[in-house]
Amino acid sequence: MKEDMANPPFADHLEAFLSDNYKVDGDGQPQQQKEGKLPIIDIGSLVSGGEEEERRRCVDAMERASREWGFFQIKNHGLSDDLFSEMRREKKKIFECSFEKKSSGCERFNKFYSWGAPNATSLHQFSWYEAFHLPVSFISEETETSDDRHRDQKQQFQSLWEVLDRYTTAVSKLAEVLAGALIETKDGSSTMRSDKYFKKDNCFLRLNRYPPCPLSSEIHGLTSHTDSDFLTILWQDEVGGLQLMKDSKWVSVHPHPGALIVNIGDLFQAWSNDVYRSVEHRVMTNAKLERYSVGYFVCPSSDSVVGSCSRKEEETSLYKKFTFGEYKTQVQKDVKNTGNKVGLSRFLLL
Ligand SMILES: O=C(O)CCC(=O)C(=O)O
Ligand SMILES: [Fe+2]
Repeated sequence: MKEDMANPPFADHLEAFLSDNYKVDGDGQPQQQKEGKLPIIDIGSLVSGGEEEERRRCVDAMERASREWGFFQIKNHGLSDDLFSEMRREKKKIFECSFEKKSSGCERFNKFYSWGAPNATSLHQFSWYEAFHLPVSFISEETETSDDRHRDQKQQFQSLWEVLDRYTTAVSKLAEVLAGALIETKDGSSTMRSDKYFKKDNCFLRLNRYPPCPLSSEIHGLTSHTDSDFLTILWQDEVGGLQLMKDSKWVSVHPHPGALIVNIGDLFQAWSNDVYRSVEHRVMTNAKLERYSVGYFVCPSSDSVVGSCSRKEEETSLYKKFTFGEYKTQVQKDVKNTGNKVGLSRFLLL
């Protein structure tokens, strides 16, 4: 497959903005870079039942990073290098299909495919990426069922679905351990543990590809956003480009072989009453190299109520109670009407 047939028609959509000499710096975002070191936490003791003291140290480090950064990296998480290599190899297969096939020629997965922002009205709303945003339940279905109607498409990507199924199974267990530990530190009674929060079938796996972008380094791979989920676990390749906001400056998250990135989503921030932070992050483009990443988004079911955790009497909740479904609807409405996500501030108690 020739690459130009696989890539979405980014340049056609950008032409209008670029010829107007549109300046990204004009969007009011802080542009200054900061050198910072995102904590890398060894979670070996947490995943393989280590000494209590070790475990405590690890949870404290995660808790601190969630407050100060909203992000951290983890090593010794138990996912094997082989699994990462297989996922890396297999997911290329789906991106290598023609743009036509990805966007309209394959009924079974076209609805999960997105690229750039075909409706963007300015350069800073545009993202130079393509992605498959797959419900984990869809991946299990593709692996397990023998639905004859989609046999050809299924067979073509059979090994991809199998690897993704193994990946989501492993990462969902990890998510449960991480979220469970972070909840425990805030809430001794762990009200959410047995809840629907960590059900694998409510979660999503997002395969991201950022083609090389030779046009301008001012074009983003993914524009600045916070994640609308509870917790995200991200694998990134060695190319780099992810940046997060810390103390009003952008900090690059340098790739660390074998490490995974964890970030707090909007729902966890609300649940923790703003103790943990869901922070803005974005992806920069690379003129020469393509980049891949895979995000696992921990989401509750749509009817799950998000409220602040059980707190001491004297503390007041910052947020109204809302369901995840209400949150998603509000986000979609704001993006449609204003081009931007307003997010959690919509649900603040005044
Ligand atoms: O590709 C990355 O490094 C980040 C992706 C991301 O933030 C997302 O998919 O929400
Ligand atoms: Fe994100």
